[in-house]
Amino acid sequence: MADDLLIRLSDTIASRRGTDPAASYVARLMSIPELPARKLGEEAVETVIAALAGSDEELVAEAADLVFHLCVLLAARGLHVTDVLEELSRREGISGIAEKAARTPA
Ligand SMILES: N=c1c2ncn([C@@H]3O[C@H](COP(=O)(O)OP(=O)(O)OP(=O)(O)O)[C@@H](O)[C@H]3O)c2ncn1[C@@H]1O[C@H](COP(=O)(O)O)[C@@H](O)[C@H]1O
Repeated sequence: MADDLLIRLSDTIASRRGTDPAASYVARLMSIPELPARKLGEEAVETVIAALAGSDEELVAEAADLVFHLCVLLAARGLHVTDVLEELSRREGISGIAEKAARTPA
């Protein structure tokens, strides 16, 4: 299942914390405090470019990079993708339009 894969990936990422940056790309990203956020920003831009001008294959590849780097950013803060999944679960079934209307004064 896709959810299981994301959880496994996030577990692997968390396990890389404090390990040898020469042996792990994730450890290298987490060894420099601002790097996960910088990389996520780069991947977001590359995803937008692929969405506007790339093939479906390029968009899927960039989106995968984006999700991976988001998981790394969360792990660098001691968070896990399950924290995000729980928040999405809390929102399940609540329309964005209804939610916005509820917090916007008429
Ligand atoms: N899913 C991924 C994954 N997706 C993308 N990437 C890497 O993310 C990088 C993407 O960066 P760019 O597109 O900017 O390419 P780049 O020019 O090579 O990167 P930079 O030199 O600019 O940093 C590439 O090096 C990819 O290999 C990933 N690296 C690791 N994983 C997973 O993370 C696990 C742990 O990885 P390690 O910590 O390296 O063992 C792996 O087993 C995989 O499951």
